[in-house]
Amino acid sequence: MSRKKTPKSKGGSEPATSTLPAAAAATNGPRLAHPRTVRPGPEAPPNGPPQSIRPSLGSTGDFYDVAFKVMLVGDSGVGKTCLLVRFKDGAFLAGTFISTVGIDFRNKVLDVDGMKVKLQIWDTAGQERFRSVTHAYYRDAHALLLLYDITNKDSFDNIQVSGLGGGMNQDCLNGIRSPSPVT
Ligand SMILES: Nc1nc2c(ncn2[C@@H]2O[C@H](COP(=O)(O)OP(=O)(O)OP(=O)(O)O)[C@@H](O)[C@H]2O)c(=O)[nH]1
Repeated sequence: MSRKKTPKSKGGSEPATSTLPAAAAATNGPRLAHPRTVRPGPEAPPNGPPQSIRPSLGSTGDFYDVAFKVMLVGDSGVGKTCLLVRFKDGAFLAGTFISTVGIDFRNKVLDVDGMKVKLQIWDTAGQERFRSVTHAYYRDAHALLLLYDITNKDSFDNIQVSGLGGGMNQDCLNGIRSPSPVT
């Protein structure tokens, strides 16, 4: 599904992002252009074990040894997109909150002990109306990052109720694969 962002008013408090198990600290900085609109396509890893070949990532000419699919999950406004942009580009999306529509992903290749690790990080829409769409992408994920806003207790409770405990359900959890060792 394509992803667009639509302006959305924020309400009173500014969220601060946290994740389970970890969060990247966000800092103020210039606002980048919004992540490109993409469709799940050829770059999306197929079902099955992490890729261990060295395909090109495209115009960047980067290569990788293993690839993992990571999902960012959480209520609307907890900072999923900001976390992703911060991690990928090193900048913080300050200013108007533009809610994600559908789903998007970005790739980042890290050097881990001399190995090129490609993370394909999926940014899901937090709004309830997109839940059925975004849940379909959990199935072949290697990791989920569960995000909540530390100033909004509901966003934490919703992870427990409609996330892991309820809406995401055991089917989704069963579908999450364990990373295979790199050969
Ligand atoms: N104070 C503070 N504000 C943040 C932080 N992270 C994100 N925000 C703000 O929170 C708002 C929402 O951030 P997004 O990253 O778009 O939220 P999202 O979880 O992707 O929301 P959806 O796309 O609707 O699912 C934006 O206005 C950000 O500037 C943070 O760590 N601290």
